[in-house]
This record gives sequence, structure tokens and C-alpha cells, in this order.
Amino acid sequence: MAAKTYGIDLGTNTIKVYKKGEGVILHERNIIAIENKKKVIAVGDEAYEMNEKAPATIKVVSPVRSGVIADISNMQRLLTSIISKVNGGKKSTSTFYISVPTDITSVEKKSFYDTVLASNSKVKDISIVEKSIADALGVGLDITNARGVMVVNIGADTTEISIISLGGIVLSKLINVGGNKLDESIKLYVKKKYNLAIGSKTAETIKINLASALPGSDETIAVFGRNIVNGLPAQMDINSEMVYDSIKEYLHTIVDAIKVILERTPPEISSDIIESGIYVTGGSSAIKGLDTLIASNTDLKVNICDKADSTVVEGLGRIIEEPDLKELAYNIKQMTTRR
Ligand SMILES: Nc1ncnc2c1ncn2[C@@H]1O[C@H](COP(=O)(O)OP(=O)(O)OP(=O)(O)O)[C@@H](O)[C@H]1O
Repeated sequence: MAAKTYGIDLGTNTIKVYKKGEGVILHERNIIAIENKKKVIAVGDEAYEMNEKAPATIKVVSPVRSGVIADISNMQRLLTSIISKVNGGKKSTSTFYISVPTDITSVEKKSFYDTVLASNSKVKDISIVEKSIADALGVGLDITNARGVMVVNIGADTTEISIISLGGIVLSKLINVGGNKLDESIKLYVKKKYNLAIGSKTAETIKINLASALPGSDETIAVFGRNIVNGLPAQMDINSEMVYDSIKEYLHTIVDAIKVILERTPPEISSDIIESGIYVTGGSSAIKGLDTLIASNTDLKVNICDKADSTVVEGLGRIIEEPDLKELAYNIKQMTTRR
């Protein structure tokens, strides 16, 4: 059987897979359900359906936390199952390109490599790509020239802010703020203000429907939860102003981190960024008004990207398909010589 080449973005909430010649073939939740501590009963979206609903014998686990692999053995089991699925249940010799956050330790980066290596018995080769490099390529930017660009990826547990020039990372900062913090905050706010306990999925639905980075919107949705005073199931209307109050602090933390990186950016690159603006990617960049919030606080143009939750895996795809971009990937031996 012919060798296959895959690009894999192992995010905190989602796992995305690109297959050479085909494009993005998988985009699912990065989550696994295990019965009696041993048996894998579901992975991906199917396991996510079980989250917060499963009996005590079934554990539903997210192996990536804050952008790094926190549970190596479950990540290996999940990835083994995902690779088998994309390979149609067969084992075939495969080459992998994997994205890793820049601002993590080399031990944490190596765990991504080790996980992919252990997940498939027929690994031919594994190349590593800095996540922000893949991200910028996925946006469609040419990053190999001397024009500096700024990319801000707002994901589930993390926001990674990077300045890229000449195919390398000039500056990078990873903060542990992303969509999951917003969900948590909405959950706490609803509990405190309305005595209503809601699950993480409901909090995410509220965010996706009502979150805005600016005050003044007036929308309402009905949500279901448990009244913590009488313990009974209850329904309540939640409005967008309440959601704004609960998330605004975190959005300002992201804006502040962007400003810190801008302050440290070399002047010649700053002038490039004034012209091209900031590129904002990641699933959480879909929050309404986020571009306006960042633009008004930085005086820079802000570009929110199409398919912003898939730019990293699309960028891995470009490296796989375009021979000129191969040099942006590196192997495990070169890892220690990189920043
Ligand atoms: N329409 C939307 N509005 C607001 N948030 C959204 C929307 N769609 C997705 N999100 C959020 O985007 C986040 C997932 O984004 P993404 O897939 O880029 O993250 P990830 O790669 O899994 O995480 P990380 O980059 O932190 O490792 C989740 O928090 C999700 O709730």
C-alpha cells in the first residue's frame, strides 16, 4: 500500500487531520471515553456526546490541557483510534507533520512527537512545525520573506501571539486564556446570579450564541439547568449583556497580552504590521466584535480569518503539498537547536 502523509493539529478541544491530496479529512473533539479504567468505548465527537452525562464507570477525558499533552497514555489511545479511522481501519506506512505551540518546553514538544510515534506501528517519518508558522501559512500569508506579520491564535485553553519574519518566530507568547475560560466564567456567573447550575456544553452554547466583545447587544436565549436552591430542573432566559459582563475581563487579558508583544516588536517589523494589520485565528476569534475591541485598543487593522478554527491544520497542509515550504518543518534531532 502506498505511503500516506498526514498533518495533525492536536488542540485542547479539537483534533484536526489533513491528508495529502485530499485536504482536511477530520475535525473532531479531542476527547476519549474509557470504561472501567481500561476499555476505550468512544473517541472524538462520539465521546464528547457522553461528557457530563456518563455513569461513574465511564470516564470522559480531554488529554490535552492548556495546549500541552497532560495525559500521554490516553492521548496515544485516542490518536491510535483516530489514525486507524482515517486509514480506513488498515495500518499503512505514514509520514506525519505535527504542529506544536512555540512557547512550551522542549520536553512538552517532544511528548507530541512521542505520542504520534507510539500511535502507529508504521510511522515512516515525523516532522514538527511551530503552530504559529502553520497558522500564518493557513491564513495564506507568505512568511518566508522579510515582511513581519503578527498572528494571534485564540483557541480553547490558550491564546498564542506571534511575530513571524523570514520563516522564523521573532517573538511569541502563550497565555492560558481561551474559549474554555469564557465558558467557565459564564457557568460561574449564571450560578451566582441566578442560582442555576449549567453544564459546560450549555455554557459553550450560550457563548457561541450570545458572546460579544462589546457591550450593548440585546439578545436572549433560554437555557436549561438545575436550580441549586431547590435541586429541581429549571429553565431560564440568559441575555447577552450578562454574557458580556462575565467574559469581558478575559477578553481584556488577551488584548493586554497583544499589546505587550507589540511593545517588544522591533520597529522595522512594527511598520510592516501597521500596513498588514493583526491576523486573528482560532475558534474563539468568532466572538462578535473581537476585531473592533482589538483594533480600538491597538490602533491597528485587525483581520479575522475565514475558517479561523482550521488555519493551523490548513497550514500543515500547505507544507505537505508545497515543496518550497518543507524547510519550515524540522525533525526531532533539530528540536533542541530551535527556540
Ligand atoms: N462561533 C463561535 N463563537 C465563539 N467561540 C467559538 C465559536 N466556535 C468555536 N468557538 C470556540 O473555539 C474554541 C476552539 O477553538 P480551536 O479549535 O481553535 O481550539 P483548540 O485548537 O482545540 O485549542 P488550543 O489552541 O487552546 O489548544 C472553543 O473554546 C470553542 O467554544
